Amino acid sequence: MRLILPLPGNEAFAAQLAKSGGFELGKLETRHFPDGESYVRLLSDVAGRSVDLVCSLARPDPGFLRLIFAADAARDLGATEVTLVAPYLAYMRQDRRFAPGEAVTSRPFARLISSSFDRLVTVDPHLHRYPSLAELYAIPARTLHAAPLLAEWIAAEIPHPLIVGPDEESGQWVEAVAARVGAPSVLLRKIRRGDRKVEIEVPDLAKWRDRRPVLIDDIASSGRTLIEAARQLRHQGLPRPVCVVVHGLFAGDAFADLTQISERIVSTDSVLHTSNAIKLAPILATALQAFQAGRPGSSPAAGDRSGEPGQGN
Ligand SMILES: O=P(O)(O)OC[C@H]1O[C@@H](O)[C@H](O)[C@@H]1O
Repeated sequence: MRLILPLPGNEAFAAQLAKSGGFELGKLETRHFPDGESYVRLLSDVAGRSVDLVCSLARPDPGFLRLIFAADAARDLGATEVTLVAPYLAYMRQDRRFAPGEAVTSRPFARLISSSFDRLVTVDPHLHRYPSLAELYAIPARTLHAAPLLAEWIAAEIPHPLIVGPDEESGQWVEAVAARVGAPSVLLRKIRRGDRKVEIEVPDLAKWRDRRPVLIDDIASSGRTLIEAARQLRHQGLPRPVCVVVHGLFAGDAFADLTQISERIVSTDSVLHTSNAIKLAPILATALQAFQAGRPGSSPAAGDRSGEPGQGN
């Protein structure tokens, strides 16, 4: 039976994952020494086991070393395979050098993960200039997609929706969701001027004024993309939008500011947040069960896609 080991902050998600998949839930201990260095101890026996370390990688820097140490300890103590289950995968947006001298952080981050784990499983990584995780990661990387779950939630909760993408790159989710919900869709156009500054152009939406706009995006970070899109929809006389995101990072005042202009905001539980309404554990459990049964899937075949917006978008 697989052993699920949560890194701090991922305990509830890991418990759901273990329950969904019928896996054993283990424990590890971490703390800091007085000098600030990390201490990691595996409290479950990993020898001869397939071990899944569960760690959402939102705001990864403070906890990253203990994750690498935990993976190393699992291998050292005889685990047959060590998988990283990261519902949110970090450092995907700095995928090119936008200004001279910048570190293209997606690459060294992928190298570090690849050297510590045997496999990676994640949900909707921000693939923009990389066509698939196989371009970046040297280990088998399985990508799962949340669009069917977003569609299920919208179909159950929002009558008469208009599915809206805030930029062209969100088109993949928008099309997949609109087709499943059986609703019309529209894509707006975004120009990013800075980390917290975006402009959104909107076509004439007068004919959709009787529908509830549902804004869909992969990531909400500063929230500016969704806030600006919502503002433009309101200018056009549409009702307050519902915002549905895969990864709700909601930096600083993003959530409070977006709340001012939205009817409702929901996210998947890839990043722990009060907006979590869509559970990912069942699809991740199915992916882990497939590994166990020797049907691992591969990252390109699992549907990795290009065309999503980058950090610069
Ligand atoms: O506008 P914020 O919330 O900062 O950033 C999120 C946006 O930036 C893009 O990379 C994402 O795909 C999303 O559209």
